[in-house]
Amino acid sequence: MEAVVDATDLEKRYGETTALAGASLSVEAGEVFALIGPNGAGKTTLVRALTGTTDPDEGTARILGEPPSAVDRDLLGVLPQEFSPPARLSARELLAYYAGLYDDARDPDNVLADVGLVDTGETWYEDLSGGQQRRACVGSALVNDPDLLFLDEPTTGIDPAGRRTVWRLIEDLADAGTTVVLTTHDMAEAERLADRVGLLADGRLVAQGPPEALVREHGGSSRLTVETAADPDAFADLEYPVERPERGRGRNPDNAVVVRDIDPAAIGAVVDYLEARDIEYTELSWAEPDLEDVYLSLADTAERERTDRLEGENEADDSDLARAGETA
Ligand SMILES: Nc1ncnc2c1ncn2[C@@H]1O[C@H](COP(=O)(O)OP(=O)(O)OP(=O)(O)O)[C@@H](O)[C@H]1O
Repeated sequence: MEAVVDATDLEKRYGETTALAGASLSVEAGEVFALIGPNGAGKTTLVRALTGTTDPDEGTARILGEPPSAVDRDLLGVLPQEFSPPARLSARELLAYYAGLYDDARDPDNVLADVGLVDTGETWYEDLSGGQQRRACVGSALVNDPDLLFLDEPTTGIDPAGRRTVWRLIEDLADAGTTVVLTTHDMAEAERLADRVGLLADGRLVAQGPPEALVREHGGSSRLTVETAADPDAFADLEYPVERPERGRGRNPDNAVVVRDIDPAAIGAVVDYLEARDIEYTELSWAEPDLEDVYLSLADTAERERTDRLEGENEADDSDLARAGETA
């Protein structure tokens, strides 16, 4: 069966900026696929190329078996990252307005309930809070009960309870067979919702897979973080690998020593070790690796590779200039 979303080697440049540098992905019917990646990685550009709102310079994209611009809009729901609906419509009128654009739409009141806006249904869009506005926008992408739904940062600005409302909504849609492609900076959101996650860095999908597989492959080992000013050498006799993370890297506090590969049952032995040697510490916390570790590790690697590549290009330019100078 043909994939619902199928993109091969998409490239997109804006002047000197390369937004997509050969992105390929395939999403099956009923899957929830989450795109994660740093600011400027190309997530929105990829969504735009897949929904037909921008044309790639190279590569091909097909959704629901058609080129994006040829797809029946009744089958497609799109929530762009930036979306400014008419401000002087109430939330209910707004959903009714968008529902009116389709031959066969859902009852706007049901959509209003789905996104948790029944109590504010009569409030003008411009008077809704930022999070309520975002919920109304999510609702507007659902009015046609789409087969394929693109959500570009659906929960940005929505409070934790509202975020869970939107998550449950996406889960229900996926259970009913809707294919969902979303972008997010919220790793808990990606981990909870996505069947597969794609990490985009520098215009390329550098890793794709189910969250648990990505965590196994790239998440590293469990860690016990000891908040202490002590030198890692003070931990030399401990039977586990110990490191002091570079400041500002990863998710560790500034003054911390991290004990790797340690089972929670062994934490007591570490406490005994610290106390026996009078090593002062303020806090101990143990964590298994999760998607945030995958993100930090892969995005960091991609950023280093990008810096190396740019330095390589600059050196090549400099030597070209030097050669040109010699022959002039
Ligand atoms: N219309 C445009 N004109 C010029 N440059 C653009 C345009 N759209 C995107 N870009 C550039 O392309 C790159 C990728 O942008 P994009 O919005 O796709 O990133 P993103 O991963 O969605 O980022 P964010 O997480 O911040 O939303 C960025 O460097 C951006 O400045």
